[in-house]
Amino acid sequence: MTARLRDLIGNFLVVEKIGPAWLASRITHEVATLEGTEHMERGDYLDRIGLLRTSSWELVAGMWTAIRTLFSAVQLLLVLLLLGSVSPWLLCLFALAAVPLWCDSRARRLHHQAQTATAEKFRLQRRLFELSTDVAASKEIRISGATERLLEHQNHAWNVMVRQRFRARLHAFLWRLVGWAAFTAGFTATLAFVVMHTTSGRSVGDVVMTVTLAASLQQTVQAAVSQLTGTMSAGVVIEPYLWLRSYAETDRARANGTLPPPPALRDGIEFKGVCHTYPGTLHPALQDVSVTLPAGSVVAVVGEYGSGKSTLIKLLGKFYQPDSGSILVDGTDLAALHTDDWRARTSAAYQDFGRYPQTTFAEAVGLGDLQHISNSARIADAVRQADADGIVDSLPNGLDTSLGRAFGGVDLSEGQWQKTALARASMRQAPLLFVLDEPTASLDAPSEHTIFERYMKRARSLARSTGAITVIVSHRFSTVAGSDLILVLDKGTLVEHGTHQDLLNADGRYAELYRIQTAAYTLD
Ligand SMILES: Nc1ncnc2c1ncn2[C@@H]1O[C@H](COP(=O)(O)OP(=O)(O)OP(=O)(O)O)[C@@H](O)[C@H]1O
Repeated sequence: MTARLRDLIGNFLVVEKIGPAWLASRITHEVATLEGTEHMERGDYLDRIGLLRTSSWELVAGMWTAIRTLFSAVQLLLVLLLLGSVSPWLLCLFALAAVPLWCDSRARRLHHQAQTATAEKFRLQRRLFELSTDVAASKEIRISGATERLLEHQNHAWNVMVRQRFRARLHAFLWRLVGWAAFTAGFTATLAFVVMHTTSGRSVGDVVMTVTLAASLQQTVQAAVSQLTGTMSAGVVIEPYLWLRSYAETDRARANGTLPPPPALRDGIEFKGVCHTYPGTLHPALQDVSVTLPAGSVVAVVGEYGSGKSTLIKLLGKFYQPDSGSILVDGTDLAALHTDDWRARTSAAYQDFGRYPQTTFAEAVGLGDLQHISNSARIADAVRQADADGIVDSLPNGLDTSLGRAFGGVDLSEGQWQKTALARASMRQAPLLFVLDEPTASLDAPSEHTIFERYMKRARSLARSTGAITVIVSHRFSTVAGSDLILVLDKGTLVEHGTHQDLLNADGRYAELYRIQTAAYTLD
């Protein structure tokens, strides 16, 4: 009864309820609060985090088994004391436990190697599964008839993973079998030898006690070894967990500055020979970029796909550090500024904006400035800025409408989600940096026009109050023509910069791209 109660409490409370919930929140905390985003974009890091997430319960189970191992150790000690009192030779039986332990360590290593080697395949098949069940992607998949092909990919990834893991499990099983067989054979032989040599002349009672205790020893050793190996299995998960913790610590120690950002920008933000290459890639995403974004200006960043526009934005948000060169904010290195404080003075609408489920429309906007998440006047103002009043009017409960159909709320169209993200980015009233990364990619032409006019006005008003710099990333040259400064990126290099007129006069890359776009629109 005690054992059952222990298992009930242990398994339910420790292994299922408290443990994983605690661990999952620790993992989420570490993953989501790091300054950088490298760990969310690198395959080998994602493998570790994936392994950790899927097997986090093993870590907790390992802790629970560790407690049981402790009990078994006490039990073992008692049996050994009793056996030692009959004959010290009988203590040799205990040494045999080393054999299955050693074999088990080999088995675990095989298991761990297979888990790590197949982590990418596991991630791939899960991603393909998510893709097939995602409503946005599934339309395209159905039209193109790619379901079967995706399934094939998914099955292939799954089969490769399962085969490799099964092979490792089989080898691990054989190692364990050999270990226990050797233990049992050695145990029986030693016991027979010891009983024959140490009990001659003793009473039948002594012999019975020795055999009974030895059998009990075998059971206790077996339980202790199994529990010990169970505890050690948690090491498979402990490794990525410890990696995550040490990665988080290094990241925090490296990246977090201490200085507060200035109350208002006086000179601006200067890029000084900034280079950045993503880890694991050969070509720099940004190369020797040197330019000053004057305080109070509207800066447009243009360039073809993959030219480095988003990378420049990521560096401004401190999601990555430049490999060399520096970014100076009114003469102070951005790296030296306290990251949270700097971000608190930044507003941004990214092209890959978030869609927060189970929030009301008001909350989805208010999240842009947590201190004012319940401030309806401010939310209404942000909604107006983003030209999203029409969306609110069309929702059944206005600002209080729950969003996300998958969670019982109302779903929005792509453009409506984008306007929500824009409204969120308009919540902060005194940013030093205002980033609009492809802010109108999902919007129709009239909305785009209205929004740009409003954001230009907002940029000018922010410029007057805090000297804020508004950075707009866009593929549409017509929308950036009114900017004070246009940066033209090509394969990570800043090839030109100046005003629209300067760049047209220079008749370089910008003028060429501008002419191509204008001709395309004229044709339309
Ligand atoms: N997380 C990453 N890991 C490795 N390489 C990356 C990563 N993000 C971007 N890159 C590479 O860096 C280069 C610049 O990418 P970036 O996203 O900055 O370009 P972009 O101009 O913003 O492109 P787009 O217009 O398509 O958004 C590209 O070659 C891209 O493949």
